[in-house]
Amino acid sequence: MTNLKNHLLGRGVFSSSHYRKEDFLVEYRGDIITKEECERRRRLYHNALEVFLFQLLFNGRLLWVDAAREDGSLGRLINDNHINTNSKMKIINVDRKPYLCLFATKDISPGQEITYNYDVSEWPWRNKVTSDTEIQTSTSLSCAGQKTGTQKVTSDTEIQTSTSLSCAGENGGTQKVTSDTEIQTSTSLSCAGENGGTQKVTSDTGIQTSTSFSCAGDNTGTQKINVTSDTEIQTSTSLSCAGDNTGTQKICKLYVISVAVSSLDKCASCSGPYNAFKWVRVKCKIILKSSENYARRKTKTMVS
Ligand SMILES: C[S@@+](CC[C@H](N)C(=O)[O-])C[C@H]1O[C@@H](n2cnc3c(N)ncnc32)[C@H](O)[C@@H]1O
Repeated sequence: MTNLKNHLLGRGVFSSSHYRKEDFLVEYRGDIITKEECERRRRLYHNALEVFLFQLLFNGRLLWVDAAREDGSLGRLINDNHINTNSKMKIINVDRKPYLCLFATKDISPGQEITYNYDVSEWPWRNKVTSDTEIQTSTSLSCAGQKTGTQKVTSDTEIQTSTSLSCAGENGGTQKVTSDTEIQTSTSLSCAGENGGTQKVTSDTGIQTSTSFSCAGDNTGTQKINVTSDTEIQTSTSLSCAGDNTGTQKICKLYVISVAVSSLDKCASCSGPYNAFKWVRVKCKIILKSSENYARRKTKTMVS
């Protein structure tokens, strides 16, 4: 087996001979540590090293194999593949100690990359682009004589936003943004003189809602709603009511794009590692907007 470099995945391990299904391939070598020690190391480690902490359940006990140290072994360099993999990690009990060993799940030819399924579905590289059916935003608005609009933004991924606007003679509006994921924002808008209004609301659940709204003389209204939550979704919607006060309906297909960014820098004062950031962006064909930034930690787990 050899270790080669790939510009997307970093290093990887490639077979240099034939392996048959169920052959032993390589050991995932590292220190066997307890939860307390794992937590201590996590605090010390740079985020990029967390992936090397392999969690396993052995004889009813949670343990970790820490392969963060560059020790020249190949097991720690094998990349994840959750779709089409050719090997599987198993816990082998030798003298009542666990050993993580990789076995071929199919015949492997020379030159093929060895991969296995890391098992947790949220590794950042797995969801760089998710399907366009994940979020659907449906918007309807009708501005009748008195310029009243109602808007509903509904997504199939846990966020429901219901907004009602009314632009009466004095161009005042009321807006409610309600979600079923702990987000409740109640705001009111008023568009005086030039019929323009801008609003920013920060809720005590760490969510920021920024709304800008303008009602021009010709009854054209533009509304933008950015809902930033720790549930990865940002919604940006624009509505327009033409001169004849007719409502416009738009169905936006949004694409969730997330990228994990881990800094190689250390803190200047304590030399400790920084948290990795995960950037989440929502993009739609009609509107491009929004970004969210949060850190997330995951480990891979095996059960013996
Ligand atoms: C256990 S290491 C594997 C060896 C790693 N490629 C290296 O160069 O050290 C896991 C890291 O490899 C990368 N990786 C593994 N599988 C990947 C995949 N399918 N796509 C992109 N990156 C992957 C990620 O950066 C991950 O944090």
